[in-house]
Amino acid sequence: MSADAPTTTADPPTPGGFAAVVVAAGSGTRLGHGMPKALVPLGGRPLLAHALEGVRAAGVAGRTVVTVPAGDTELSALARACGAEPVEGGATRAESVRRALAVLAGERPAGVLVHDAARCLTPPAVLRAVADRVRAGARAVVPVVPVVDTVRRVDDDGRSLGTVDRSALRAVQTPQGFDAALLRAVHAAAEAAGTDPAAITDDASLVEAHAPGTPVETVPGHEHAFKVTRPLDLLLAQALLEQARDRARPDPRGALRP
Ligand SMILES: Nc1ccn([C@@H]2O[C@H](COP(=O)(O)OP(=O)(O)OP(=O)(O)O)[C@@H](O)[C@H]2O)c(=O)n1
Ligand SMILES: C[C@](O)(CO)[C@H](O)COP(=O)(O)O
Repeated sequence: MSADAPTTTADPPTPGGFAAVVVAAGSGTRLGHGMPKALVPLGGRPLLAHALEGVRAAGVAGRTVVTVPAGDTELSALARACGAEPVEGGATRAESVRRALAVLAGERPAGVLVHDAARCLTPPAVLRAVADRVRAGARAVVPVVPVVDTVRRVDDDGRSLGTVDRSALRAVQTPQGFDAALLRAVHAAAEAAGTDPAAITDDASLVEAHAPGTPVETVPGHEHAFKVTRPLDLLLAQALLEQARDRARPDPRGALRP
């Protein structure tokens, strides 16, 4: 399926401005729950429900397309119940994004936000900050956070090659925001170039590879926008959710907890 379907000026503008692509077709191998990661419960609801709630709360996306694993019915039903459009994802994240972009062919959104369902607790303010930057004219925007560990390069045998200066390094989160035509074009270019989709770890890297000279801008990410990848991440997400629920619960004396 090509992400490069033509869009004409006769196509209607997307209601709500942006289109959101929420990729949720991964298997969750590293989490090890024996079910697609987006279905794994967090505080009694699947990860995908939390992610879509964040998108809805941000209030920037008129259309939301969700990639789901092949053969899935449960995540599709959940996506529909949340007002989103499910589409079968691909074998890799990049192929999933392409399939979602194909659903949006013919749309002229103000921008496209590509978001990981696995970053299910991303604050809506991060989505808005990315969208605002695209609205202000940026063509590619990524939220980033500082790298907190000392980083060391090693060779194939694990021998140390030295410490990397981390002051200029940032860890990349989602949502990543794009001019829609640019995003379609760089995915199409990667496909045409025969780039291994498994080697494409995010969408902004395609801009650097296939639209050289186009700046990729950054905005501050958030520590709550971490990706639920391994079991420890799920524990952290559960703790954050419980903390948020405790804070929202009125205490017996009638005052809100600090
Ligand atoms: N074929 C794929 C692979 C990943 N994703 C989505 O891309 C995001 C980032 O992927 P990751 O967290 O690495 O998820 P998994 O691929 O499920 O993880 P694992 O490698 O542990 O199986 C996730 O929201 C995931 O659902 C997707 O839509 N389609
Ligand atoms: C897109 C991403 O979440 C940005 O940090 C990340 O690159 C996804 O990588 P994964 O290996 O597919 O989890």
